[in-house]
Amino acid sequence: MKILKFGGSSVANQANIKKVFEIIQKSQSEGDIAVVFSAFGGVTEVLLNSAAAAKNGDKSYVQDIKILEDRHIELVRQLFPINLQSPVLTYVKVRFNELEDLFHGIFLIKECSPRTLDYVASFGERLSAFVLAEALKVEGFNSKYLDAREVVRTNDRFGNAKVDFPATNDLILDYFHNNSTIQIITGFIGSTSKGETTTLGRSGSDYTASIFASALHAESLEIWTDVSGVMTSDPRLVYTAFTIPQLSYSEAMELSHFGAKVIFPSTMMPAMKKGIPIYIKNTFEPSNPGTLINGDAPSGKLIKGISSMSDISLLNIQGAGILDVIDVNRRIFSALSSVNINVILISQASSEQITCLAIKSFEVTLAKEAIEKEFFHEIRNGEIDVVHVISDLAIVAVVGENMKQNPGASGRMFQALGRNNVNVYAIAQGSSELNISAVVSKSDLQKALNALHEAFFLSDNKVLHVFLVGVGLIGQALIKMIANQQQKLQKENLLDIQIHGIANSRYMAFNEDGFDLKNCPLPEAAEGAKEMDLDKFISQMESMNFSNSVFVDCTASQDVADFYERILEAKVAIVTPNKKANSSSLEKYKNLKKLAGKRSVKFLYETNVAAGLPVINTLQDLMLSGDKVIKIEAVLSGSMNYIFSELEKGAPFSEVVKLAKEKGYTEPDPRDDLSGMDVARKILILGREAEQDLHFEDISIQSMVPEDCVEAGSVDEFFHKLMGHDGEFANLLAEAAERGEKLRFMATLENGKAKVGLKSLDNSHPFSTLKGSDNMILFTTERYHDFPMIIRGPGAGADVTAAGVFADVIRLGNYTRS
Ligand SMILES: NC(=O)c1ccc[n+]([C@@H]2O[C@H](COP(=O)([O-])OP(=O)(O)OC[C@H]3O[C@@H](n4cnc5c(N)ncnc54)[C@H](O)[C@@H]3O)[C@@H](O)[C@H]2O)c1
Ligand SMILES: N[C@@H](CCO)C(=O)O
Ligand code: NA
Repeated sequence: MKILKFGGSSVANQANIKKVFEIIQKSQSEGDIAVVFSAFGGVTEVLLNSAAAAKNGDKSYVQDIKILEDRHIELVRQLFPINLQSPVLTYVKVRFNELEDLFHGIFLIKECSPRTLDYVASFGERLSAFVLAEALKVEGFNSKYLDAREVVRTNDRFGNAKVDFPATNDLILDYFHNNSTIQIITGFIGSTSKGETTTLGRSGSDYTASIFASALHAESLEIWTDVSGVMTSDPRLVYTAFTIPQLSYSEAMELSHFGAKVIFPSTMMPAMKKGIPIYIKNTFEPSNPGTLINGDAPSGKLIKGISSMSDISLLNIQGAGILDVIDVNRRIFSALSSVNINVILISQASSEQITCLAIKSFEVTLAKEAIEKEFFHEIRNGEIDVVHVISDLAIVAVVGENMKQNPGASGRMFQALGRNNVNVYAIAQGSSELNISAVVSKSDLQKALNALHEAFFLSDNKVLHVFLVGVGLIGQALIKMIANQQQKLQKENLLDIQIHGIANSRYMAFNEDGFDLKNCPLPEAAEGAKEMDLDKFISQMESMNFSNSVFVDCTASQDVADFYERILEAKVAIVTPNKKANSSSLEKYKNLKKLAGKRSVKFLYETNVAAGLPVINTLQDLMLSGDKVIKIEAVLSGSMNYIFSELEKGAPFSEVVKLAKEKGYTEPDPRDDLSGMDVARKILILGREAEQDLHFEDISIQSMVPEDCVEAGSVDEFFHKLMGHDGEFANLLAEAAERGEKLRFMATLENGKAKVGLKSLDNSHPFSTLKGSDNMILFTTERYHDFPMIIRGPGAGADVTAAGVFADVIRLGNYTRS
């Protein structure tokens, strides 16, 4: 025998009922079944609200009950052919006549006792189970309506009646003896030995099903609802949450206590005592195996799920005078119980100086008063401090029997929280090792859940949540690259990169699930695009609160760089080709590095110098391994090298500069390259990476921008003016050629001073061979002394730069792996 129970949403309308009948059909073809139904979706609520209205003299109940009756009649019309409707309609009408009388009575005497309320509520299940039992008959099932009041015996605690199991079990067994029909049972209700109607409290229909399963020694109990089982975490907060295939009874109870309200612990009891497996299944997705809850030993993952509870406050009771803690705790708890306050979590360190309690926030004032009243004298004498309250908190808990005697669970939990900047206010774990709970700030809840979910369930796959500002040349190339590599990274590198925010200087847009990168829109074309506001962009990123967030800055903007401190403070990593931050004041540069270290978050900028060429990383490795830089000589501008090497082919200067821009080698404003500013920034950054306290004033810069071009308002105007100088540049080139030399724009750093400018080099110089957007860096160091270390290759362009940014992002994925 199997017991199937269908909740209200499963039978809310004709279409859903059809699905339920299919499930019943399939089950009964496999063996004996009995079915428990809740009231049709939403009916109980209307009944109870109407009773309250009638009691308060509010006549609106008349209309509401009429609507409810019409709904039942309509369902009958839909479920039955015309010639078979009449007896069922009669049943429904008689019930509603009774209800009318009942409500009228309540309305007149303005009183509705718990006993009356239970009777009112019973109509919901009596109507649904009767109608459905008859409808099943029409479908050819051998079904029979069973009013559970006939067999479920309870005491007279109306509203939450206690079941008399010996009597109930006998009555059920008796009833089912020699009864080969499919029993269609009313959930939720029972009766006292005097025949008074009672209800079984919260999730009462599940309880009914569990009672029948237990009495009949059923092979299984199936709870059919509108979700596919118990999930690893609240799917509204954790998008990657998934159904837990199997839970032990204790795990299911722990999880449902905190948040996962799929099954109510006490309703499991009767089935659990007999070791009957409980399946949580989805009526709307019957092929999904759902969750099996049984007595099996734990297996598989370290934990089964992560639950949470928000709106929590902590109360700290402390003071030098707490010596006899045993009695203090007794008094705290009796003070709280005297005002009916439920304590959710307790923590007391072994110093026995502080007792810390978590309770629901709405009870905090009452709780504080009750405790302070209890300790009035001690507080007055200064032996105990006034109760210290911290509010706006939440509890996250990892749950699983596998944690028992299995070191590492708490380590992983707190590492994940710490790495994601989630402060822990209090901790509790009992010796059952079934649940580790941590109290965190409510605003950190979603991040905490996601971090834990990732650490325990997706630790094989690390997710990086990217927020990209600057969707220009480099930004767009980066998105394309990530899209192309996404699958490979997921499979081979176990890394998942999602982009949740995109912005350019005009628009910004967000996507909680991550943009579809293969068809990623520009910010202005994205759904819900808003006008760009950097402060709001960052606030939104903070409030989305993902673990492992990365801010990628693909702008050349100082304004964006000015937000780096705030971003790092929020424990969000930064990856950027933008040189503005590292080339501003030395103090700012140092501060950013320090901050990143302090917050244990990465700040990566390999593409600040020579695009994707491994310059910064190499230099950092040299320094970490104890080398010392003596001299740097370099060609650091891809565009300038392109311009001066192309010039040799005879094209006019202004045209070559334009080409360099078209090829994506220049800065958004090419004057940043021609002026030497871009190179100056790079040599400044290299010097700083070489641990030299270099300031911008330590660099002498030779600009290649003609005077009148400096003032040009727009880039177009600049190009126009530049044409007037083509002759000068042609002359420069000719003079160099005469000397048998080549022009290269280079930078040197030696003895704490840097020089940036155009050099005429003889043909044997290594820089003379550079072509196109090539960069070349020579490091003369204590170790690389006789011959310098040389790095050479294309140092500008969308692809090589985006690839460098991408490599930094991937590197982050490796750093953050647990
Ligand atoms: N082009 C290269 O070869 C290369 C190589 C290495 C580094 N870089 C660096 O890459 C960065 C981007 O270069 P690009 O060629 O993609 O430039 P781009 O002009 O094509 O794109 C810049 C983007 O940033 C946006 N932006 C500018 N200011 C902004 C602000 N305040 N807020 C939001 N968005 C803003 C713009 O709207 C645009 O989408 C620059 O810092 C550049 O120095 C470029
Ligand atoms: N505009 C730069 C590329 C960005 O660093 C160059 O020409 O090298
Ligand atoms: Na680089």
